Amino acid sequence: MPDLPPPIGIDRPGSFSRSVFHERHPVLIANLVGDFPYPPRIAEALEALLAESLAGTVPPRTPGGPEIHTWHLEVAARAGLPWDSLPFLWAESYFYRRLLRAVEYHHYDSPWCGVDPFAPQKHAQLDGPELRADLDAYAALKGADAADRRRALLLASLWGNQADLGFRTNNPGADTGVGELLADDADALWALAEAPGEAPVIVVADNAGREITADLALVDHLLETATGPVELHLKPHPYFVSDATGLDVSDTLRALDRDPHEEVRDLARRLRDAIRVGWLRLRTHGAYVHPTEYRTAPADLAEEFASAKLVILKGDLNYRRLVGDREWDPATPFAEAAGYFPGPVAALRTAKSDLAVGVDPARLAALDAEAPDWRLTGTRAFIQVRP
Ligand SMILES: O=P(O)(O)OC[C@H]1O[C@](O)(CO)[C@@H](O)[C@@H]1O
Repeated sequence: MPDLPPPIGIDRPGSFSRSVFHERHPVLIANLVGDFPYPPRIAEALEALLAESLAGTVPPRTPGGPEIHTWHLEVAARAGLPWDSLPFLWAESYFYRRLLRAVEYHHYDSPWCGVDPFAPQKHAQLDGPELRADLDAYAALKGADAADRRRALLLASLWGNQADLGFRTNNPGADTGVGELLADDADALWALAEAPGEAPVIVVADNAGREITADLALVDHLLETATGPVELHLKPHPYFVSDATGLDVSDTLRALDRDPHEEVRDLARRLRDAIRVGWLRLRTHGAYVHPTEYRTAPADLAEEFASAKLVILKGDLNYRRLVGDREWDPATPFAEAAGYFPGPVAALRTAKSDLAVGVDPARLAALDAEAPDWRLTGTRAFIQVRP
């Protein structure tokens, strides 16, 4: 493996990654305890997890749940370390594993088994005015010029990533307008996605709510134009607040069914039909909730990536996994940072963490001067492709 920059940590005072633990997570835990009438044992477990993650060490016991062997190894390698010394990506992923443990998500003998702790927040977005406006805009695309429509669907999926609920936990007023595109490899993306051949296009989803709705509209377009099937890869269980699971897709399709616009109801019908005939495949893999980068993806998932026509990775967390959640020089070409990926790959990401690669050096200097927090606000986005 080539020399890689060091992982982004959570130890630096004033850093964004540290603020996720020290500012965002306390709000997140308070929201959970407010959203559900959890009994004392669950509320206490959540508070204890929060306290441990702010000032404690990693206990030796592996938190139960699926993929236990992977987690045995991961935890054994970090047991006894202060949370502060952990890499950001590992620490966040472990935090959500522990959170699911605290709310007894995988306990078959608990009435809280299978209760998505983030469902109230996800459902609020499905019923919210912003999604309403998104669907009005979708319906208004009817009759648009084909190239304009395709561009609009791609941008909606890209900027839909701004709407992630973790990002909004302590940033509820985040600007939801469209911002600046710092890289635009859209032509390369379409050339790969629409190339002849029966290999699938894989879309690795990110968040439920507005983002998965826009992703489903993009998937519908791919189903229309691609010459092979489309796979939508989802999380196997709740994760990072709003990450989309199979249940979220089903909830979203139901929400689309209720829409006043015929175009939107037709979208839901086409997607269901495509799932039924196997043209659209919903898929998941345990690796999507591992605390690791795609560089070390399990062989079976790497093979799936390798045999796809194109893998489209949505969102900031997938981006962190793709290029590595590391202290990259932002001028590093995307093709270099993602060069190891087993097949053609595209990232659609709004910037919501310190990581950046593939930024034009001249623009970078200006950005750092005019908007020093540009990496964190979700107002700058990337469409980056490595063929
Ligand atoms: O939903 P996305 O785009 O993957 O982003 C998740 C974001 O939430 C955070 O994990 C913070 O909670 C960021 O680090 C990350 O960028």
